[in-house]
Amino acid sequence: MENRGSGEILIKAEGVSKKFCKSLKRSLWYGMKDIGFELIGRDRNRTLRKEEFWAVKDVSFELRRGECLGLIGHNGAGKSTLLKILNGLIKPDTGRIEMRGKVGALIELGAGFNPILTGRENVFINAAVLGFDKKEIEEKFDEIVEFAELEEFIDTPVQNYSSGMKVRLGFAVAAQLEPDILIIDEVLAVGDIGFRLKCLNLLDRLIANCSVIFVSHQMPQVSRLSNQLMLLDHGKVVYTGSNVPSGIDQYYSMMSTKGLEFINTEGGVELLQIGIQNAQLTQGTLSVNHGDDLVVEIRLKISNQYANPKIHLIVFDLEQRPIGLIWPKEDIPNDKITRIDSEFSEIHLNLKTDHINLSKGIYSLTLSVTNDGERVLRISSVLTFQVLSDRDIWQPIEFESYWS
Ligand SMILES: Nc1ncnc2c1ncn2[C@@H]1O[C@H](COP(=O)(O)OP(=O)(O)OP(=O)(O)O)[C@@H](O)[C@H]1O
Repeated sequence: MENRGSGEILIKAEGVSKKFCKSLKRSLWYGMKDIGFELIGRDRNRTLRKEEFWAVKDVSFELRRGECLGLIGHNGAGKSTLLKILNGLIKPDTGRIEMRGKVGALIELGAGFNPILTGRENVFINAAVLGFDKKEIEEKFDEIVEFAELEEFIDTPVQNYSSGMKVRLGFAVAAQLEPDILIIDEVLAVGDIGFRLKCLNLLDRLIANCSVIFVSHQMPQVSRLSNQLMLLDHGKVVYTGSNVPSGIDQYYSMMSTKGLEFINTEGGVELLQIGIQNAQLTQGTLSVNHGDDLVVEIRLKISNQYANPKIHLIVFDLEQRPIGLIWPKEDIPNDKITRIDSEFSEIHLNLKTDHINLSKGIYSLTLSVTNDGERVLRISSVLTFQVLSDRDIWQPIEFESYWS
């Protein structure tokens, strides 16, 4: 067993499972049967019936005070369902959950607010639901409003708030009351950058004294906040433990097989070949070492009417964020263009980038060809490659740096 410090255990989940049904009609019928079974003292049906599937299957974990569990996985993996079970919004079909202390949760954005009541009224109601008494709420009220930066709007009905304003208020209530357990679902993705930074700083402070479960698709945020990680795949736990980088690695390699491909061409240009000249194959993926040169070989058939072609590559990270551009300043050398016939020529060249300083991870390249500034070909995710490095860094670029 790994040593995980002496913080008391605040959350204990054992063999938690939840199934859903794909058909609404059947699910209503099964629901009625389950209630009937419960009324006569029989267990719920624990096997899958027609059109049912496990949204969460056999999840067990413990979380101590001072620990933050990052919960990750693809869309539909079961993360939100698990959070709802932990928060008591959904009853599991099997398993047991023990939670100790006050629980703050921000799961469905703004779902906890009554739209016709003002922000002020909602703060009092929400905090009371979380288990705080009137005096505790009054003491914290100003801090909550200040954190949410909603001083001017606190007496406005919540139905007139923007979605960002609802998130601010929800997060402020859930976090400022310093609960023992804090459950948050992707909330940081909604706020603006200023609010996100504020939340991250607050979470840094809170984690020392509570247990946090945090769902996110943003791996830099997960690696910054979490000291425990759980990776779900179709409801099942694929990784759980304190080696956060290793869990994130597994998540990335699961995602790398689900590449996107989108081709947009105006005609007149055809990609004949593309590859990374200096890559090796690692478990079926093209790999280069961090700091190596990247040499991309490109062969195109292009109409002679495009007299001034330019080629560039855009580098995307696994979450499809554009993070870099490979775009040589010089024109394509004439000796790389061979005339095939009166209509077409072939361009065959290597595009070399010195010492790529991308950090460890999976990246993809989008090819773009323009003529006189107008795009004539774009192929998304034309190549996917992996950068190998010993250093676990999630920021996409590692600048070369030295003591001087
Ligand atoms: N009330 C429901 N009835 C039927 N199916 C449901 C219900 N809620 C969720 N599901 C299904 O359960 C599975 C898990 O959904 P869940 O929302 O937990 O995924 P998630 O990991 O949070 O995904 P995302 O990253 O997209 O938020 C999905 O297939 C979803 O369609």
